[in-house]
Amino acid sequence: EPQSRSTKELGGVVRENDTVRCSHGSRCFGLWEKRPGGEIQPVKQGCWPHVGSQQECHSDRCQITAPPSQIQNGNYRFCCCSRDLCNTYFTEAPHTQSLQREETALIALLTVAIAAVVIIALFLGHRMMRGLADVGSVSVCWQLIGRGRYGTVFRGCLHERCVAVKLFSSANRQNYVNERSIYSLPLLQQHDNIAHFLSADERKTADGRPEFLIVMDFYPHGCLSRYLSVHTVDWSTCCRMNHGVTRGLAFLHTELNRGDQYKPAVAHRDVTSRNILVRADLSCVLADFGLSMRLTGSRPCCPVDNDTMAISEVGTVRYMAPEVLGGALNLRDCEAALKQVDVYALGLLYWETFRRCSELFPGEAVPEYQLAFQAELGNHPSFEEMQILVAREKFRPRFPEAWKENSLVLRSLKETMEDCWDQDAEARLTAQCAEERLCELALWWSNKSCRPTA
Ligand SMILES: Nc1ncnc2c1ncn2[C@@H]1O[C@H](COP(=O)(O)OP(=O)(O)OP(=O)(O)O)[C@@H](O)[C@H]1O
Repeated sequence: EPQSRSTKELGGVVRENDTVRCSHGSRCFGLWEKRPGGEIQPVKQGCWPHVGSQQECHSDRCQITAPPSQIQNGNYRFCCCSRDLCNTYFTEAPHTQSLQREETALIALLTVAIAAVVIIALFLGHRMMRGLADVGSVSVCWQLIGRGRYGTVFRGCLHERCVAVKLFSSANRQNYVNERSIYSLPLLQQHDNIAHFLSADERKTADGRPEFLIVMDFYPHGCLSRYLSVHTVDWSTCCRMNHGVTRGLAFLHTELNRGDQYKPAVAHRDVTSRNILVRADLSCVLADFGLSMRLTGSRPCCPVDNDTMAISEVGTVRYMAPEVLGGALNLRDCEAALKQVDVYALGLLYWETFRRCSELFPGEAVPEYQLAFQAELGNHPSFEEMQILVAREKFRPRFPEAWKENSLVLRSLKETMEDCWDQDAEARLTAQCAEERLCELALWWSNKSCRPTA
């Protein structure tokens, strides 16, 4: 073997005892074959000039470092080394193969784990982004427009359309869940006097806490109390505003079956002039369903003792009906009782609105806007104060002097309010009846011969 010219070219000088002296820069190598019977035979031994490529060949022993090539069925072993006659035998790292297998398994496992982490991260990222995507690019131009007890409302843009985004913190999650579930009831969004809901979503704040969003139409005049505090209204607008709210409430209170769609009767439970929103054309919608409750269907209100408080004592103290303040809500007929509570607040809402009606104060200045009971109890009445005034003393907002006149329209208007806020809950109008009354009042004005104060 070593005598061949090519061997010399491999970088060695052949000696008489058939060994080869490898010239400077080359090393010894050996190649063995494993026969089918398991016996190992040398195939070739000599000088290896390719030092510095894959094989470094610096070791004293001819150790097989690379795994046997699978191309030759793993039958060949190659090694190189740098001491005299070191390639006579070879040594094989005992665990090369099993290590190799373990490494492969570990790498595969790591790859799967990393892939899983990436997929989960992408999924969560997608969900978070969907919050903003459904809510679209609402984040672009947020502007704070109001704060309530349960959420903060911003104005944003969604596909170049102005929207309102109500943001709930995790502490108010239940309020968000409730509001979303009411807005999602069948048929609700088809009604002209219910605020138009666009979408709802959850996302994480920068510090990882969850927060919840409800996106709805933006109502340029904001809530009714804000509008009335800066504007007076004429009779027909006033009737239209109140008629719209009443129509919305009557619809909410009604159980409906249309085709395969079922809408349960729902009590609003927080009817206030801050929860009515005003459109650009001054028509009104009912909003803020965070405290609302289904009264019929598969999950109607059905109080057990522990729930009694939760069912009765909710809402805004100023607008609480006497039976709520006095703890005497009739829970035996929960459906009727909660509707009556809504109608009581509706009466107060009429009083606040018609007090700003210019035609009801002919020849005199329209009084400043006031919330119900503001004159008596100021801006932040307590539960106890309201209890004494409304439940015990049976006090109701006073009608202005200008309404003393006994015109048919004024009488009917005052009667409507009184019939809504009657101390006896069962004697109150239903929202449907109140809607009819408002309709009649509006018609009187369209019949020009009959002015409200005439
Ligand atoms: N869709 C909307 N368009 C325009 N303004 C809105 C909209 N929704 C709410 N607002 C404004 O944001 C304010 C805060 O609303 P939010 O519903 O959070 O609380 P609130 O109704 O005022 O009080 P609470 O939640 O205690 O009843 C409202 O008073 C209203 O002026």
